[in-house]
Amino acid sequence: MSSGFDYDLVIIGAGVGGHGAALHAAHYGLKTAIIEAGDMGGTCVNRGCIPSKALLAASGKVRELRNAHHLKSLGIEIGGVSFEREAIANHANNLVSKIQGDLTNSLKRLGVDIIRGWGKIAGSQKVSVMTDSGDKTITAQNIILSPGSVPFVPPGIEIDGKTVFTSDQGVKLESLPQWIAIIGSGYIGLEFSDVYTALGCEVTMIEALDVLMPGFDRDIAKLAERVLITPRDIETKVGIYAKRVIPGSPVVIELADFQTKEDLEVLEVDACLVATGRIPATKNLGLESVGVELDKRNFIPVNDSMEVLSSGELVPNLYAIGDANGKMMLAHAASAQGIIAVENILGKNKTVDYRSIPAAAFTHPEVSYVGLTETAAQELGLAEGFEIGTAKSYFKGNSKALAENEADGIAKVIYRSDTGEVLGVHIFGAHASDLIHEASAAVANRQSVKDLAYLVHAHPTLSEVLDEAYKRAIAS
Ligand SMILES: Cc1cc2nc3c(=O)[nH]c(=O)nc-3n(C[C@H](O)[C@H](O)[C@H](O)COP(=O)(O)OP(=O)(O)OC[C@H]3O[C@@H](n4cnc5c(N)ncnc54)[C@H](O)[C@@H]3O)c2cc1C
Ligand SMILES: NC(=O)c1ccc[n+]([C@@H]2O[C@H](COP(=O)([O-])OP(=O)(O)OC[C@H]3O[C@@H](n4cnc5c(N)ncnc54)[C@H](O)[C@@H]3O)[C@@H](O)[C@H]2O)c1
Repeated sequence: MSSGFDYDLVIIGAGVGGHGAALHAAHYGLKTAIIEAGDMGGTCVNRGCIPSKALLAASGKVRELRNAHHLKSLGIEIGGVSFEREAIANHANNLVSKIQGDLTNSLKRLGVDIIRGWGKIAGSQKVSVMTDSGDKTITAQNIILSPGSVPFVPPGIEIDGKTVFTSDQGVKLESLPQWIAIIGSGYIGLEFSDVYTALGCEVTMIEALDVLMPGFDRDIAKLAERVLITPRDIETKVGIYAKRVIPGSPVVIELADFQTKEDLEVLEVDACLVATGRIPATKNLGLESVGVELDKRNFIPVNDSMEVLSSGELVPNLYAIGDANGKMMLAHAASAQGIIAVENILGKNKTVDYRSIPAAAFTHPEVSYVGLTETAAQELGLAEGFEIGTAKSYFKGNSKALAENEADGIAKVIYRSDTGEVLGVHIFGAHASDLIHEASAAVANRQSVKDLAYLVHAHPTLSEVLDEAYKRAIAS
């Protein structure tokens, strides 16, 4: 594509964002290099999506097979179910190695140069890399930054990696503490509480805000709490934060009221998982050499074309994708942003449609959503002058869910009352992470419940839950 540069494109960070961008660029014939200082595949492959889903898969089976009541209702009786912690941990570790290898090979196959070392911007269209064999500078027509994120550890919490740890260590499942405190009831807190309770640990979940799962739609969070938290060995402390956490045996946790900051009680537990969000890994990237300042939360400012901004102005030939720009901290969002960045490099004007990107928590059962929550849709309606409608349908009215005896679940559709356009869909129930994609396509195409209600779904399938919700929307 370009001449006079070492590469058409240099990407800093080989997580899923950088990988997605590199594959797309190589496919279009761009001479591409990717720089990685740590593990190929970044957070998702090594410390995130992949190992956590392997743990959820194995522990989910244990939960299912130990649920004698559920099995009996299907006419099945089995003897005792046992598992080996180490073997489950190995399943996760082996999957990480396999996917890391596949990802690296996919880059090599397409001719992407992999450079190991710390990459930094060294001025316009220039990158320096600190490698084991010394520093080198390379030039590139375009640069994409994809340095990702790291766990956020609130002040007062000390991590030793053994008794007090983040998901970075948690995914290794090096122990199964009898009693574990989990700080945070977001994605990581929920998924790990699912793993730990399935494997017989007692959990105390501590959430600073005044509700559990504050990021989820309220109707969904309420039902999820009734199924995922209340009947399990989980004690909850809401509106409370961990002021101090001291590792050791026992782990000492000083709790305080989040509003008043008044000291409440001291817990002594066997271990503590800190799942209080993630922060961008944007230090020491050389951004000052091109006049870029991070925003207040240390994210790299970008527009919807993934172009980096400096005081609101475009910085030529520089893009930032993935967790580091803070738009949507999800693996598939990172790679989608990588593809959009490359499309713009290729001169096609494209932007990311965040509203149609789905998300899921892989608990048993799962939670998923796409688009706006009811509260956000109401706010948009007020600002733009339209009313919103909501329609709900329940897994307990779905034949397939009843056949499986998996009837805990709900689908909720939020739409514009005037046009019927779908603004958001939220699902809690079996296979919610797969069911959401039909809704995601509807949001992407700005479809109306007035049309969606006439699509024919196979019977009996769980996807009829959405069919029913769309039909209820036009009936109301
Ligand atoms: C426990 C857990 C479970 C998760 N589960 C899911 C899930 O199920 N689904 C989902 O969608 N998302 C999930 N996520 C989120 C997902 O992992 C992230 O959104 C995703 O990894 C972001 O990708 P990225 O490419 O932006 O950054 P990262 O994956 O963090 O990759 C960035 C890479 O850049 C490298 N790097 C940084 N700076 C430099 C530099 N200067 N030079 C060279 N290399 C550098 C880092 O070493 C790293 O390898 C999970 C996260 C966690 C922690
Ligand atoms: N299935 C998935 O897609 C998946 C799974 C895991 C992680 N992730 C990604 O990783 C990111 C990080 O996950 P996470 O669960 O750590 O963050 P999160 O933002 O989802 O949840 C963090 C929770 O911790 C609470 N909190 C923060 N500080 C606290 C304190 N001092 N005391 C008590 N509670 C406190 C917050 O109120 C919030 O509810 C997510 O935003 C998500 O993007 C995605």
